[in-house]
Formats: sequence, C-alpha cells, structure tokens
Amino acid sequence: MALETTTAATRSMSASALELQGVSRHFGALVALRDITIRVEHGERRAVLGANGAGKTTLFNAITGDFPPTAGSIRFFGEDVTTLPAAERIRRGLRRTYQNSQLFKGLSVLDNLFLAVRGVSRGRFSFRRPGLADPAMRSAREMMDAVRLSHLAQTPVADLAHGQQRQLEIGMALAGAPRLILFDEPAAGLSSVERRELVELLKGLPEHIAYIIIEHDLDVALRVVDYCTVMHNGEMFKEGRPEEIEADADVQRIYLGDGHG
Ligand SMILES: Nc1ncnc2c1ncn2[C@@H]1O[C@H](COP(=O)(O)OP(=O)(O)OP(=O)(O)O)[C@@H](O)[C@H]1O
Repeated sequence: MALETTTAATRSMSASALELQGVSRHFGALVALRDITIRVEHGERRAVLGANGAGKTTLFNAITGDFPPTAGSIRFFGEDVTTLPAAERIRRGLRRTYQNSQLFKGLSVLDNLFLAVRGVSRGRFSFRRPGLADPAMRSAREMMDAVRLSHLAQTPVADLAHGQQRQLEIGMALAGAPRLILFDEPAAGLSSVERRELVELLKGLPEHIAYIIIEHDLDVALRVVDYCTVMHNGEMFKEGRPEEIEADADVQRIYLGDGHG
C-alpha cells in the first residue's frame, strides 16, 4: 500500500496535469469531437477557443466524465481516468463551472461555499449549523476571501449582482483541493467593469491550480492564459500563445466570421 501511494505520488509529479490522446465523441452520426490531443502542464492556464458548435463544451464534458469519449484516452496527473465516473475525478482534484448558474439562489454566499466544501469532502453530512471553528466553514471563508466576496457573506445569492454570482461560481470551484479547474464562459453576461475584475480574479488564483477556460470574449481569454487551443468543427484547428492566436488570420476567419478584416 505504501509503495502504491509512493508510485502514485511520483507519477502525479512527473506527468502532465491533463493529457488527452486521440479523444473523439460521437452523438449518433454527429462527430462532436474528432481526434483531440492536448497536454496541459501543472499550473498551466489554457484557453479553448472556437465558434459556436466547435465542440468546446463537449470537450469539457469528456474531461469531467459527464459524457465520456467514444474513443481515445484521458490522463489526469498521470492516471488514466477515461472511464472513471465524474465523482471520482472530482475526488482527484478536477473542478468545473457551468455556463448556467449552479448556485442555491435562496442561500447566502457563505452557505453556498460551505455546501461546496461539504460536497467534495468525505465526511458524513450533518444538518446542525457549523461553528466558526468548523474546518469546512474555515475553508468556505478562505474561498470567499479568494473571490473577494467576504463583505457579502450573509447576502442571499438571489440579491447578488450577476457579476458577483459569477465570482461566487469561481469560489465554489475552489472547494477541496482543486488541481485543475474548467471554467465554462465565466465572462458571459458581465459588464466591462465586471470583466476587468474577473481578469484580476483569475490571474490571482493560486499558481499551483491549472485551469482551462472556454471564453468567447477574447479580451478576457487572451489575458488570463499562457496558451490557447482553437477548435473548429470538433477538431483542433490551431495552438499557440495568446499573441500568436490573436494575430492569426485563419483564427480570425473561423472565430470572427469571414467578414472580419
Ligand atoms: N448531448 C448532445 N447530444 C447531441 N448533440 C450534441 C450534444 N452535445 C453537443 N452536441 C453537438 O455537438 C456539437 C458541439 O457542441 P458543443 O456544445 O460542444 O459546442 P461549443 O463549442 O461548446 O458551442 P458553444 O460555444 O455554442 O457553447 C454541436 O453540433 C452540438 O449540437
């Protein structure tokens, strides 16, 4: 057992955070993903870009296990997780936010975060209200600090501005010990001021946490990542650093439409 643990630890330190090899996903006759090979390193921040229907969300679903791939393999910190259920991937440090809010609108900011912590921890659930010293409550408060919502701890989510709700969703993804977070369009519906705050928040996340972000707003996406993968019609179209992708005429054509420049 000790040897197994050591081997797993060594494997996880030397391997990439995420490695997709030849991943495909069919829905009946439709090929939503075709032969995707991607490697994301520890602590790396990556954007997945592409027009509507390019396959970005399907890619996230394959990584999380919500819709496992029909071909190919997925390794998470060296471990083959291709057929593992979603909950097992969460247990290994994979987190995700969704395009549509997954928050409990009638509960406070702090209670939402507390439930997120409890949701990823293994202990038995209790309906008794936790005290300030409760470890899950302490973590919830730290997450609240990290996403700059401490001044709204007791505010019901329904009373938060849209941008604050999106901040809280990022906070929820910090529950437990995330090693890789998938952010699905975190800037959707945000004002320009809220977008600037989101950029700061994402850049300020702990360095050891890798993330992949799907984001249609290139002004946000290209400012918060080290590297980009552009998808088109379910396939990998191009990879490169933000400045390369921004200047790429082919990317502008498929991403912004033929009418662009
Ligand atoms: N559950 C499903 N059943 C059938 N087809 C699906 C399913 N999920 C996705 N698709 C199809 O797969 C293709 C890729 O969709 P996907 O949602 O991954 O694209 P996307 O790049 O995330 O688009 P958007 O930017 O609009 O969210 C689309 O043609 C879509 O209709």
